[in-house]
Amino acid sequence: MTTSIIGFPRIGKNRELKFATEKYFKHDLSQESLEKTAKEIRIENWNLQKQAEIEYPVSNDFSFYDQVLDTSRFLNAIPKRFQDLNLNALETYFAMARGLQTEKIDVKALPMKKWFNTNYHYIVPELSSETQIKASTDQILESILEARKSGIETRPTLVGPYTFLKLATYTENARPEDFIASFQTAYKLLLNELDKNNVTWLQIDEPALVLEQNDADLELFKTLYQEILKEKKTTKVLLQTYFGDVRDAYLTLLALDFDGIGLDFVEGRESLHLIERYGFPENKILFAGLVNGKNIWKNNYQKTLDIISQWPKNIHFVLSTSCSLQHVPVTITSETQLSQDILNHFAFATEKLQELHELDAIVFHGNTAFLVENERYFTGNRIKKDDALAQKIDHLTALDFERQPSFSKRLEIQKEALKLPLLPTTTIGSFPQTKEIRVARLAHKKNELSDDAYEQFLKEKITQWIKFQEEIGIDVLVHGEFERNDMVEYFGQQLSGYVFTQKAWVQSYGTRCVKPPIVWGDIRRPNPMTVKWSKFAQEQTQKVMKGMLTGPVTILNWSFPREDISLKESTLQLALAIQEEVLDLERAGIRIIQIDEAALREKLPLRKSDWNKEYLDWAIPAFRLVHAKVKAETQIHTHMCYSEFTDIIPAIDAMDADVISFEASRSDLSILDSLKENHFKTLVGPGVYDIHSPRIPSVEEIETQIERILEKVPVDHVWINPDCGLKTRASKETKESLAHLSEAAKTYRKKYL
Ligand SMILES: CN1c2c(nc(N)[nH]c2=O)NC[C@@H]1CNc1ccc(C(=O)N[C@@H](CCC(=O)N[C@@H](CCC(=O)N[C@@H](CCC(=O)O)C(=O)O)C(=O)O)C(=O)O)cc1
Ligand SMILES: N[C@@H](CCS)C(=O)O
Ligand SMILES: [Zn+2]
Repeated sequence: MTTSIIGFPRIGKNRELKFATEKYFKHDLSQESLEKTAKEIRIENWNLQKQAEIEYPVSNDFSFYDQVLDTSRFLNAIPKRFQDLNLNALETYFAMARGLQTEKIDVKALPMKKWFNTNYHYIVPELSSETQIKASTDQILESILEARKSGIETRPTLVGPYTFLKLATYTENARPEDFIASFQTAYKLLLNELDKNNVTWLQIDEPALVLEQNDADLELFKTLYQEILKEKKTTKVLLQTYFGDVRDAYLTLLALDFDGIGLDFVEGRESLHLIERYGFPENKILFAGLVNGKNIWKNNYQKTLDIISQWPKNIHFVLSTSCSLQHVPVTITSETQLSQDILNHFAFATEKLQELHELDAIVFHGNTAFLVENERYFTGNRIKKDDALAQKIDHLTALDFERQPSFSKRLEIQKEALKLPLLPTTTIGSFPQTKEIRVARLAHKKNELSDDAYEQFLKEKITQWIKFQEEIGIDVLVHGEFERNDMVEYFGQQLSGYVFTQKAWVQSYGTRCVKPPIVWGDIRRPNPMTVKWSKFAQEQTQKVMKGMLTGPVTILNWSFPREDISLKESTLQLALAIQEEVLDLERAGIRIIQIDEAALREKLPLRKSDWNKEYLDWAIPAFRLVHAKVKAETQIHTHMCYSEFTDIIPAIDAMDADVISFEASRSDLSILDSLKENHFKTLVGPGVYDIHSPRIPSVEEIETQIERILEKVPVDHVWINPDCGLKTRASKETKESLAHLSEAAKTYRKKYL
């Protein structure tokens, strides 16, 4: 074996899985047909890997929703309230992912969180004293046998026990230690079954090892694996890590009886150093993550060879990707609108298989032709540098990052200017992106709907939803973001320096995908991007209309960034572009402007010691730069979702926004204590219901959430809003939910009069 990957996108080349699953959710497709689509995708993926001469394509990397949820199912870590529904296995699985509300059933989804430093979201496992861990190996074995029927021998993968225990939430006094023995038994049983089925390799993913590890963490890891590995007979075990280096755990890993260890040489800055310093045992195989699994730029073969050349000579290694390829689109061959000159610089998942094949030829067979060909893309100037922009950034001073007057003075001025009631209600920006809207946008894109007709259509939607917000008494209105395909791609398409794709979809969570735009060069804003729509919307109402922008950190984090300049540099370019937009909105009469930084935490280094110098020290100022020049009476909102925020609360306060809305309801408002402890100054809307589930919250349920918020946050600091935008929801459930939200806020408001 000389080449390998960690996982392949499972959405299908044309998002076949998304469309089939969503039809199944609507009862328009049978479970059998859904499974047929899934099987076709798996076979296609294995064939692609086989064509690239990967000896062991990966199996069990396919998932109907999420790989962590699959591991919960493997371990039978299914909370009792879901087991009690007495649904079939797939229905139970989807109930855990999405919640379920019928005439007789009403159960909330499990929380969803960001998967390490990616824009992928996993379903948080829940372990309680009632959880009966018991391995269910059927799904893993079935996929191995399915591949065998096509003549393909695969390497199954699953999330490891250590990462699972680290990501889980614990209820009813359960603790990680309570599950050590049962997890050992489960993974041993799996090893045993694989052995009986003559499987050569098992890949166990332990990305949690790239986080900071203390002695107790390492002890837990060791205890788990010393026992599991006792079950090893002929099936070999690859311990796979990614998203960073394992500097704290390296020696522990070497001392255990793994046959292969997967290290990340792209994001793992210390990986090379670890190997140089401590060596790598001759009796193990190094699965070397050299091809970037997260970005779409071609691999620079010479740089890869330079890394390899620094390893001790006796290392037995396999060329691999830095992480699963689920984080990049399937193939560049679907791109019909980008010039070949541009596409030549990219490698999506399928092309990365080819890169591994070529690297194999260079490294193991001395084929230099591929090396020469590859060098062409890394010599000369790919783009013309914007010197004026570079100078503008160089000349920024501390004053450019400091809004005046101070927060407390602004608060008073804004109270007077906006005259909002206590516990003001608002939403996060988007309203349902219905089939009707998507079809109209597609027709416009294909020139089947004229500019005028499309604009008229969008204006009608905006007007209808303004009327609805007024009817139910929302205080600060939004226009609904109907003109946007996505909160990042929309901006990428209007900024110079970006290129964008047609079909380069990447899974974000469940059936939802994103098409990250690509930063190709220096970024400028040629024209206003949102002003026309916000101005139109404000003209339709006497109430305050909130302008809606995406912030620079989030735009960059949800784009494929350049690798030839720093993230900081691209973010500052974006910050200047968004600053121009903010000031144009203000000039157009928009009095509240929300600048979403949903992804602020995403690129926070996974190791806490790197947080400030490598990220927060420039990410927070970049946000401040965007709004520093607005008038005191203009209220700046921001919004964040799907991350763990409790540990960066002071940094969030330092963004110096006037109001922030958080995703907090699905994670049970756990953020509130941290707000209180840190004397959080920014006004806050912690999100009173979860928008990622189709269930409609009752008025009483929302009142309970408000009650809980008011126990921890002063009433005049609280905003009432859903926890994220409503684009993924249907219109009917959105309207009912918002009516309940408004009613609950009014009830509470009265209590304080
Ligand atoms: C807030 N979130 C976002 C994240 N990242 C982003 N880049 N954007 C986000 O909003 N990360 C964290 C969270 C959670 N994530 C998501 C991610 C994605 C969605 C979502 O609803 N995605 C849509 C696709 C959105 C889009 O780009 N739509 C386009 C294209 C629509 C389309 O598929 N058209 C079809 C034809 C029409 C049809 O038949 O329906 C086609 O082109 O073939 C658009 O609207 O124009 C998804 O469907 O997955 C939500 C939350
Ligand atoms: N304004 C965006 C934020 C999502 S994180 C929306 O409402 O969809
Ligand atoms: Zn959000």
